[in-house]
Amino acid sequence: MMEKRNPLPVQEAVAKIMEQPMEGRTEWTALEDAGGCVLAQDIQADHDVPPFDRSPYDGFAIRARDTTEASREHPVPLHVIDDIGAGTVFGGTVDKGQAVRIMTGAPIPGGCDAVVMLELAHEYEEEDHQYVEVKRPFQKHDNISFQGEDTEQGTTVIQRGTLIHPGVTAVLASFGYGQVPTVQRPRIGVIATGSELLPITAPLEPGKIRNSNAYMIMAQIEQAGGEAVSFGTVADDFEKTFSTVKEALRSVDILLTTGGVSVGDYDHIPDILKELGATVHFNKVGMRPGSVTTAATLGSQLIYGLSGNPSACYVGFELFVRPVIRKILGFAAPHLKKRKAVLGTDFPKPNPFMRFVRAELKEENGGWKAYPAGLDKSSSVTSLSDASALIALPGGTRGYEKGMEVDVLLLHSMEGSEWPWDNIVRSYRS
Ligand SMILES: Nc1nc2c(c(=O)[nH]1)N[C@H]1C(S)=C(S)[C@@H](COP(=O)(O)OP(=O)(O)OC[C@H]3O[C@@H](n4cnc5c(N)ncnc54)[C@H](O)[C@@H]3O)O[C@H]1N2
Ligand code: MOO
Ligand SMILES: [Mg+2]
Repeated sequence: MMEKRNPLPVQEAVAKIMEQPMEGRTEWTALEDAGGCVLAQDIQADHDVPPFDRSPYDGFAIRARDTTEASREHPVPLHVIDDIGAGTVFGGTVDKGQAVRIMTGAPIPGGCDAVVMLELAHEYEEEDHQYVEVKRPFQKHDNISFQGEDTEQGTTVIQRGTLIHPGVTAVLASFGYGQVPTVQRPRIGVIATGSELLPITAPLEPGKIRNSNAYMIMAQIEQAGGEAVSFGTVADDFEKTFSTVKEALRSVDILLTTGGVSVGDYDHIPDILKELGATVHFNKVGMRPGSVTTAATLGSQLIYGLSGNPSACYVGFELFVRPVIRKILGFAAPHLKKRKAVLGTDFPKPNPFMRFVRAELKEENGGWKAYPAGLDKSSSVTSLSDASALIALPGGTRGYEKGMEVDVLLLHSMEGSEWPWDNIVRSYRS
């Protein structure tokens, strides 16, 4: 007698998997290799930025009070006693009636409190001495870039969980991080099961298809920020699949299988989970596609049985695996980014389960329109290449009409949602 599976509502299934304890490990990565990694610790400023008062212009460092009487008719001459570029410190003190020629980035000399831009200064030489004439009064602090004006010592400048993009790299470099504390990418094993699967470069044979899922999932893992590890393809054979699963579990944080998870004669994943002694959290979800998605834990490891049907496998990954990877990496918004859109065409098929329709999202007349992409079957593969979003259509007895407001989940945005599952719009009264 076939075991009856009880479907869990999607949000409960997602919540269940997100409850599992999981934490990223910290590793140190050379700054030049850290782009795209996630910061594992807060970064505090251990010095002011800039670390000293400096000139924002090429010009002359002066004492503002020497220019109180300056005017176009009565310019004030100042004796230029030195010239410094960025990287050079003027060692002395500037006295009454003196100035230092200074370039952008050089420290303000002792005694000076303002800078006159080169364009506003008239320079001349007299008896081997350099002078500059100032034709208007300057205020104390005019044209000074102050120590700490960018960031003060002790400020938390970047928070853990931040993606290291080039701007973050600049800040890390400013604070001397040659090696950066990053979250180690979780290692995620992939096993494709199926006696029908051919290597992707092999010519087609009767009854066989190419193993597209393994490549798809590995790309999804990489896109989410995990490290994909392939354990190849296994035929629909219990012993072979069991030993490949055991082997993979020796070195991964999370294991994904695709195929063999439903109720068919050659679907061995449910028995393998039993044999392993894994705790199965769900083996049916109230959704289409991906209703067969199965999730289990074995100690601290997570094992997912993803569907063999490509679109079901894809959706199962995005809803249940992606947020786990993003959580391990430390992102506060690990789920797919949710946005409101308007349905571009009718979707008349009613369904008791929540449906995730692969869709093209287009910006039209200042709003977002979602157009279902290609064949809407869980076995479809080509619709995946056009899809930039999933339209989330709650289950019910009626279909949906063009023009209705719907929620969509963005597939390629790195922004994310904290929890997209509340208040998914139904768009009709059932
Ligand atoms: N009697 C029932 N039959 C099925 C049920 C059910 O509830 N009762 N569920 C259906 C649903 S829903 C889905 S989804 C599929 C899930 O199937 P499995 O996860 O067991 O996957 P397989 O049986 O191995 O294969 C299904 C389908 O996918 C193709 N496939 C498999 N692996 C790959 C791959 N790596 N790359 C590309 N395509 C792959 C495979 O050839 C099959 O066509 O079960 C329904 N049946
Ligand atoms: O898991 Mo199946 O995708 O619901 O078609
Ligand atoms: Mg099957």
